[in-house]
Amino acid sequence: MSAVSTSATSSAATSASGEPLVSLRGLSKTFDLSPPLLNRMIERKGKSFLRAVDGLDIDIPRGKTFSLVGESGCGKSTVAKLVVGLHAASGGKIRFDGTDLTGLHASARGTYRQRIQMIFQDPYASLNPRWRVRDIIAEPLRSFSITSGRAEEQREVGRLLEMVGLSAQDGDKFPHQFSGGQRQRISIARAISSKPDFLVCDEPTSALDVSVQSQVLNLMRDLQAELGLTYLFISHDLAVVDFMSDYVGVMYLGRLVEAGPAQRIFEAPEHPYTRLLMDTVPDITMARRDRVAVTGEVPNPITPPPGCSFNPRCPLASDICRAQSPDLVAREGGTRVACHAVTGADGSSGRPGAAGRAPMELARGVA
Ligand SMILES: Nc1ncnc2c1ncn2[C@@H]1O[C@H](COP(=O)(O)OP(=O)(O)OP(=O)(O)O)[C@@H](O)[C@H]1O
Repeated sequence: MSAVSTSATSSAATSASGEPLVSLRGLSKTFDLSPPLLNRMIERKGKSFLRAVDGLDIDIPRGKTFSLVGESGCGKSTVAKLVVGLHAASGGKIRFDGTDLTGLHASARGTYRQRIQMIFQDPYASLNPRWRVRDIIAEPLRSFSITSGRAEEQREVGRLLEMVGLSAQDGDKFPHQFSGGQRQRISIARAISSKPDFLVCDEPTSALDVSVQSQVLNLMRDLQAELGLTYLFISHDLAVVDFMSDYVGVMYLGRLVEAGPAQRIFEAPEHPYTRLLMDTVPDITMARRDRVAVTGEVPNPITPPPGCSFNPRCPLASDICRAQSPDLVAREGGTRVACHAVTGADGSSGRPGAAGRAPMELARGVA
């Protein structure tokens, strides 16, 4: 397990107390996929487990956006659900504003439920179709006793609708009377109604048309600046991540392979997987580099390969990569990278620091 902190993020922006708002340490989630005991006895099979998240270390400074990227199934949504308490962690800690949430009894989590809110991918599924928009937004106001009395509640709902670019009168309507982008605005109004500090945004724009995506992303950035919000942003769309992020963590099969300041990662990615991912995006600062498509399949997470999980697809893989899982190692520019070839643990002299480096030649026939 790689337990080296990706504290590229922690030095940059912290509160007056010097602490990042959110710190994940060794966060892990294993799903037990075993069939019932009787079936296992009949089929003479053992238990089977899927390690969806494996020892994740992340710091998210206040008022900043940390994005998790990676291919489908790498564990991004599981991290989101762990952070908001929809999954219980199998190991590790989630510290929020100095408190370890994993050690808290459910009854003591109330305050944190108010301070940590989630925006889901699908605005169609996340809004109750039978409720008027005003009741959808008022519900957190009531449950967290944020407003007192009906008149104040209605004023607050109107104010929130206007903040997200809708009108107070839209509160009378039902969700089906709105477009996808407008529904996501309603989801955002509901999410900020409890006056949270931290929003976990799981693919918030991927169900929207491209033209609408940028409007919603701009709204999220404006609200972040206005309300001082901190975001954990989950996306597989690198162009969106490039637009939104202060920090990026690249995940592969439940682990971080590279993390650090977004600008650095987009301009000079070091891990072969990050570089392959970047090559799939036409317009991100990578135009000058040779392009190599991400090919090959992500291995079955129930039976991951020994050593580095990326080794079967990696053009730089050597013996050590097939035997030993790499730890995250600090690199120039505040990033951390888990790759034997980059850090030189494979017996090579390692790759030079990203700055001023010539484009890395990657084998074109990535298996
Ligand atoms: N409740 C669950 N029970 C069993 N396995 C699960 C569960 N939730 C997720 N998984 C598995 O955990 C792994 C990580 O899934 P997760 O949804 O977190 O990935 P992701 O990166 O968010 O992918 P996507 O972008 O497709 O949502 C996958 O192999 C998935 O099948």
